[in-house]
Amino acid sequence: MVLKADQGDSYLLLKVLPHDKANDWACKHRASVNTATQGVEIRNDIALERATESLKALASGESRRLFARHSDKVLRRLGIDEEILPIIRLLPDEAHLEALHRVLPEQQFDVLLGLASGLEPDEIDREIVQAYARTAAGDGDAPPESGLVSAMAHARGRVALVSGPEELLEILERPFDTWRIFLHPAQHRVAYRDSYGGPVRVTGGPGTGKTVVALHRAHHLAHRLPPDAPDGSVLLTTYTRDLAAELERCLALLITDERIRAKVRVVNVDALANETLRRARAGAPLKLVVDQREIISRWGRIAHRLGVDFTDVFLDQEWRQVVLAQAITGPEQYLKAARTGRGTALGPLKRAQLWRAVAAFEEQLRQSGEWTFLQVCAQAARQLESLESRPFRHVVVDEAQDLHPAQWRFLRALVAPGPDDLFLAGDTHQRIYGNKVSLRSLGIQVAGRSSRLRINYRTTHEILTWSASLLTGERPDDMDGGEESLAGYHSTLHGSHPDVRGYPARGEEIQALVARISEWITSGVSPEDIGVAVRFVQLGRDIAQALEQTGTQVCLLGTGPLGPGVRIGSMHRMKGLEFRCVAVAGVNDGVVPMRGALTPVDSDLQQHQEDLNGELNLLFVACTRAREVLRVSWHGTPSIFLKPAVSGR
Ligand SMILES: Nc1ncnc2c1ncn2[C@@H]1O[C@H](COP(=O)(O)OP(=O)(O)OP(=O)(O)O)[C@@H](O)[C@H]1O
Repeated sequence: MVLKADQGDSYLLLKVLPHDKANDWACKHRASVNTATQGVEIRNDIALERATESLKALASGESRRLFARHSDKVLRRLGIDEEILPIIRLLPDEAHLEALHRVLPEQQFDVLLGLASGLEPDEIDREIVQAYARTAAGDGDAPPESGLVSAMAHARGRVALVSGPEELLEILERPFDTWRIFLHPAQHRVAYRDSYGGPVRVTGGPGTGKTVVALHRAHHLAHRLPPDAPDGSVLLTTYTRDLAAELERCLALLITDERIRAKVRVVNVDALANETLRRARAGAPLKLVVDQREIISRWGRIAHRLGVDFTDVFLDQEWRQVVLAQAITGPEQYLKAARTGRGTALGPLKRAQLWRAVAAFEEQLRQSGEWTFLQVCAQAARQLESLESRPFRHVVVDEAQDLHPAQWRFLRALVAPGPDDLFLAGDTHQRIYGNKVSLRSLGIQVAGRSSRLRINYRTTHEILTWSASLLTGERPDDMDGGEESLAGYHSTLHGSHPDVRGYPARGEEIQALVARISEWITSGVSPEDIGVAVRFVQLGRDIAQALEQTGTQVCLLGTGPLGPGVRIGSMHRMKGLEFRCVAVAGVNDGVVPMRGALTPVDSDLQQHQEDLNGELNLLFVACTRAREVLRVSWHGTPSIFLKPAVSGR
């Protein structure tokens, strides 16, 4: 479907449909210009008329009105036009508004949904109306001209402007993935703002497009580099190697100009820190201790040898969360250190005892020439701080919520403080490694440069509402002294409710899951579009074996390059990924939360609570990977986290 302006020679690609359906669509739809944003809107007059009739019938027996507290004046200012106003005045609740999703003009629907989700008109104006208006005005500073021709010329997002048949063909031939990196105006505003005065933070619930925005920001920063800037001047980084590989793949889809693409280096934080330190040591490889079980058993041996009164896990946590987090290097510094977030108070004697264990642990590593990842980051940061110049001009970070202060110090040291130095995307509802930070204490000031994305593009309303209902605990921090919230977070997609069910025994759960997966495949879902998340890798292996026995190909995440087949992995491995169908299996009592991952209550109550939050976030992350279908199962007794969801069924 192509829209032709009433004057001039502009055409706008609206929709691609088979011939007869396209004719039918064209008869029912009409284009107009939004009064507040000057953007193109498409409306279906016949459907609007029908909706009005049924709403009138409903309204006569219903006294509730969804938008009663907002005056016509306010609604008009936000772009609700004279045809839509009387219709939405009849709406009793959000469910009825959502039912009009496909009928109302898109920009007006976004505004109304924002109001219904509890956002204030000024917030809507700033976050939705202005974002659409900027898009309609184009990238220049000129005020928007009104009229359909101008609106079409600047249309972006779900519509694309083409100047001729070749361009149209090129768009249609792009792979589906390319469409996954298109931006909503609210995202565009954040990603393509010409310049920021300093570090920027973008937050938002799962699936709100933070990764997409980070990719576009990297593109923008690379594009505006001076011509003499060396390749790799922009760093795009994240927590793990797998996620970095995914960013690299998407970046290649987004930036097709090889010269600009070469300006962006994509690598995960730990690998870059390792490389930095190695370079400083003339290339000598670092001997790394990566196995957490090995680290814990070393603490246990030290505690035993020195006769100190702390558990191995407590010592390790204290070392990571107090000593390494604050870059403490001596006993005097440790004696005075704030231990925010640690539940057990430690007097001077206890601290002296604990420091003896820390000193012995660090000495042992030194003597054997070994490093942990966090030590590598800390040392790499010190190394960079001693240099005059910094290796990058801009640093863009995805999954920022999981980074440890030592990693933040390293990132801070990679780029000189100044405009557009750091761009951070993350969501503390998805924090799964227990690394809490205060950005400002690390010299990263994001105040006044933060924005929150609220529309979920991945998951259906049903999956999102169910998953969010699991988060019953306190609100997480926002990494900057405040609290994070999911207010206004919503999805306009609809689908089936999550399938949540228990089985008497493990074998039966696996059998039923295998049957369900083969139904998904038979119905046309490709195996690579199916993800199975488990808390214990062994359950994943058993599910893989059962699937293979029925002839279904599987691919275990984290075991090398991705091959074909159903993706099976730990909940940790699910981070940042998405699938059409997701099964979260083995959500049993004692497994989710995993008993061994919880600090005992009598050892440290606060830490126990933090560990519980981390486990809950993990389940939330796994569930919110689903685009269309979510299935959650357990055997025996369900996880305590499922209690509200199971009893509410
Ligand atoms: N404006 C948009 N229009 C359509 N789809 C979009 C838009 N923005 C993002 N998406 C799609 O939504 C999905 C989620 O995006 P993305 O992975 O960037 O979200 P996220 O906020 O980083 O998620 P998470 O925190 O859960 O990893 C992707 O499939 C992405 O392509």
